[in-house]
Amino acid sequence: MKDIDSQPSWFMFHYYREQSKIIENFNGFGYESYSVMQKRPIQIGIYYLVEFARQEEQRESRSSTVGSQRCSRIQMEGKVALVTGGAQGIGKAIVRGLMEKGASVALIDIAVEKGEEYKNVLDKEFGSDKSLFIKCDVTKKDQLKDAFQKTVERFGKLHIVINNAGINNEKNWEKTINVNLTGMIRGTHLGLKYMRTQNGGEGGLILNMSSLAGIMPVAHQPVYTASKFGIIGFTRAIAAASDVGQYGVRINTICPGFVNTDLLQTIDKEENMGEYFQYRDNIKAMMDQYGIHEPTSVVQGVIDLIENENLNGAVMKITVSAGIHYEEYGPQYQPKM
Ligand SMILES: NC(=O)c1ccc[n+]([C@@H]2O[C@H](COP(=O)([O-])OP(=O)(O)OC[C@H]3O[C@@H](n4cnc5c(N)ncnc54)[C@H](O)[C@@H]3O)[C@@H](O)[C@H]2O)c1
Ligand SMILES: CCCCC[C@H](O)/C=C/C=C\C=C\C=C\[C@@H](O)[C@@H](O)CCCC(=O)O
Repeated sequence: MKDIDSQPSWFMFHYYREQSKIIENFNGFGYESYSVMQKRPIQIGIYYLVEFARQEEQRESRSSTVGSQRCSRIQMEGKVALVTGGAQGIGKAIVRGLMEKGASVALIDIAVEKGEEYKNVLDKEFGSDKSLFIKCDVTKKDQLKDAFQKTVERFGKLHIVINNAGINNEKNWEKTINVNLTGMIRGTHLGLKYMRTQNGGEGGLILNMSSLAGIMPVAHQPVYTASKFGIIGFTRAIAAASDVGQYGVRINTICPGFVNTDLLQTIDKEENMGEYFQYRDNIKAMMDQYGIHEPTSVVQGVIDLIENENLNGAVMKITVSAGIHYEEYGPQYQPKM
């Protein structure tokens, strides 16, 4: 490696952090690293102090806004939401969670029977004027455009969009990209069309459903992984654009770990997994290792992001081990304006 003095600071921090791990477990291995550390104890201290202070500052600023009295929390009563893939699974749980908070909800889905059944249940619990089911395939731009238009015609405004619809299909991988990524991008653009204050909208929140597979590549779901990484990149970028452009719309991603829905069943289907079907036990082993949530565990994260106006662009993670927390990005990885 060329002289590390000429490396950028972020590199040197991570280099020394890795070196220090070798020192901590020093057992005669890594002698050359030990000698490096001996030569540069001051630089190590400086980088650790700078980075630790920065991360502490980030944690404090986020914790001081999430859940505390000081952060401004919007009320959901009277708000209007649209949820894609709302007929089952995580989307179905989100629909109920929003309605229990007083929002009116349009649930859009290709699963007509499930959607209509769920609408009947919601009517009995919340009244027939509080929800709307629209048959819609998010990969068909005219259907998606029509669903947003019908929602605004029915409820007058739009404040919350949850781009949740998603599939797992490594065999028909173009379909996975069309549903998970292209459908989400269209849903975000349509949400901004109706919600941007410059367009006469009342602002609000767009929430795009990624996954921990959008942070940790999953070997046996490369296209699913690509779609979920794309959701995070797109959302962080357009959230920054919303800031700069003063759209009045916050845009976030949620990255759950494994959640107990029909999606998990696709692991056992060759028509979904294709060449990766042979590795299905590897994914099952991950589920055993990391645990599986119920869909309701995602709802609190959604509500936190809706009610807290200080988190535009944040990437929320929801895991069995750590619950709700946020992905940390170093200064060099902040959106470039
Ligand atoms: N289940 C998990 O382990 C998990 C973990 C992290 C993220 N996610 C993500 O959560 C989201 C919801 O997944 P889920 O687990 O609830 O799956 P699910 O299969 O139970 O529900 C997905 C819903 O989306 C609908 N849908 C699929 N294609 C559609 C299309 N073209 N147009 C409209 N609706 C469509 C389905 O009909 C279904 O109602 C997905 O984006 C998924 O990637 C799931
Ligand atoms: C058949 C498709 C199912 C896909 C479901 C889902 O979208 C994919 C999840 C992929 C990986 C999940 C990993 C979960 C890890 C966490 O539980 C966590 O413990 C790892 C540490 C991450 C962190 O907290 O930063």
